Amino acid sequence: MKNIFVNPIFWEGDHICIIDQTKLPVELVYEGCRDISSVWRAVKKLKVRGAPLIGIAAAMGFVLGLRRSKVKTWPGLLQEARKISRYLASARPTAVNLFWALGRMVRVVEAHEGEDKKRLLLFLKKEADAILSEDIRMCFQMSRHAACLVKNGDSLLTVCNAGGLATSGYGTALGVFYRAHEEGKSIKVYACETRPLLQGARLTTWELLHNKIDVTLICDNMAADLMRLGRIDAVFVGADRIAANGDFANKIGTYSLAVLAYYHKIPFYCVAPSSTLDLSLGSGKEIPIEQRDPLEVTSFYFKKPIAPTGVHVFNPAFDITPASFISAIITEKGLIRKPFGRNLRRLHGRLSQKH
Ligand SMILES: CSC[C@@H](O)[C@@H](O)C(=O)COP(=O)(O)O
Repeated sequence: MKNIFVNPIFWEGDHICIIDQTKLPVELVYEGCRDISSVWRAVKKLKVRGAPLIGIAAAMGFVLGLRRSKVKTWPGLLQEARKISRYLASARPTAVNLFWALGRMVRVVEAHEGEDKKRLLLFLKKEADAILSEDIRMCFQMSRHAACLVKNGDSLLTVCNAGGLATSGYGTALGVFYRAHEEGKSIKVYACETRPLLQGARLTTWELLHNKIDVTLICDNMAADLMRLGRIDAVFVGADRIAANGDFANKIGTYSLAVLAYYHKIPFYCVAPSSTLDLSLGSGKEIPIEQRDPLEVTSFYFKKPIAPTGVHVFNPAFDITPASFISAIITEKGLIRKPFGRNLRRLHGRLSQKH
């Protein structure tokens, strides 16, 4: 774990401590979440963000919510658990990790019929801790499976932030870069700034710089030219939800990178843990896409207005990359190639009933 340099979420006594990612890279500010509504707000406002981290935060928030509840006995606790789950699930619609983690928490309550509240809370805390530690393990496993895809001297492109800040501390796509670096490979990373909320410019470059990885920031519209110039060897991105046929949702702009990579014959990889799989959905068309505040587009990071008042705005937070553009999907179980439908089912089939 030598590359985990920052811990994006942890328990501090009876509350949750998070890094407020909206303040990075200007300030590294930790914020305490003492109740469920502060966890909901942190997820909604992207203080805590990235699919795996959203799931972890929801599981921890669930513990806070049930602990604070006045209900003391079963089956009231089960009803309360379902209410808490619905509330936290309403924060963001796309990353399936949120629903996956909340589903696990509710199942713990269901499995302990008649249990007293104190003991139930111990089981729930244990489940939330397990969700966190499983994510650490899965990120390491993914980085090992993807190691063969990165060569010494490669220039790699990524979008948004699929790093330690988006997970339990190591990352999915950025985990692959950390692993290559640990293996002594010399790599160069290009980070797309990722308009409108600039997760690439603010978070990915911050993380990579701290980990001494050679990183160059580009505006989103520069990726095509870099590819034309032959300066990108592979593209690695994370995911918010992967459907059964391999189509996946990720930060808006991912699809354009996939099309560009396909045109330029550059390998394009999606790195995500099984908590991001939603095998109940046949294709990417069924993935709900979050639409966000127009102000994110009409201003530069909520500060300077950059568009006339009243202009129509289209602001989806994610897009769908069709499976046909993907060279491989990497999960903790290994490298998955086409046909994704069959191969995802073979490796992860049991998951379809779990979400
Ligand atoms: C390992 S994180 C994978 C994805 O969640 C990430 O690429 C992404 O799109 C995050 O979007 P965000 O809106 O910042 O939560």
